[in-house]
Amino acid sequence: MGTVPNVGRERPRLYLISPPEIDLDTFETAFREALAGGDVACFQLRLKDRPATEIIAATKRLMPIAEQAGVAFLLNDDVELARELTVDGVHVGQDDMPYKKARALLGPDAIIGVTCKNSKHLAMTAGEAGADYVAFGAFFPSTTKAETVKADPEILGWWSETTLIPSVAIGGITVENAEILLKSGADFLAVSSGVWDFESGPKDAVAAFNQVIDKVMTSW
Ligand SMILES: Cc1ncc(COP(=O)(O)OP(=O)(O)O)c(N)n1
Ligand SMILES: Cc1ncsc1CCOP(=O)(O)O
Ligand SMILES: [Mg+2]
Repeated sequence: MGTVPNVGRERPRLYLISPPEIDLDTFETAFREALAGGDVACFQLRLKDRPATEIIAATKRLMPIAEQAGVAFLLNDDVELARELTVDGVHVGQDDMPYKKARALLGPDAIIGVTCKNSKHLAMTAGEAGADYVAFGAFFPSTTKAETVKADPEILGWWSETTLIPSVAIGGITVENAEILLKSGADFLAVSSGVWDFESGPKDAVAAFNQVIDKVMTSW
């Protein structure tokens, strides 16, 4: 099993998701700024419906930056490409390659996370199969992904009492609405537009998310 950098339910951490389309030069700058803003555990390259050549070019440019900052680099959807590019891990949804097949292809050390929407059953299945994290969402309306299932923060509390496998909360998360998810038991906040579209830039966004995390931690 891969090691998600938050096992043991310590301080919740940020998990950055790329926009679905990027200009690589512009995004490289934004990515460097975000990583300069504070603690980030993971980055997922989520380029939707883009040619493999573009995903390969982005991985080759961005993965060394993530590595330098100690941030795990995951690919969305494409397990074969993840293997070819030797990234740290992959995120698979319910319509993507099944977890077990992904694990067989990537081996024991890869981080593999699974979308579980708002389903306790999907989470139990993924957890029992060996997923390194389960992702619940969308907790809030998202401008990044059109079709989502509405998730209830209660599922994060249930999961944290049921198992030690980390949970990732996703979907429309902003500095303003993150607190409820942290208080409910999220181990990671997966955020796209809440960072890249933050008014004063991605560096300030990452700093602000970390402040919210610290505030919730000190009030526990
Ligand atoms: C961390 C994380 N959680 C959920 C998703 C959504 O995955 P999926 O349901 O396969 O949808 P797409 O992202 O592929 O559109 C994710 N990517 N990352
Ligand atoms: C990939 C994904 N899965 C559920 S919502 C979502 C999009 C996350 O992006 P944002 O943080 O901008 O809502
Ligand atoms: Mg997917």
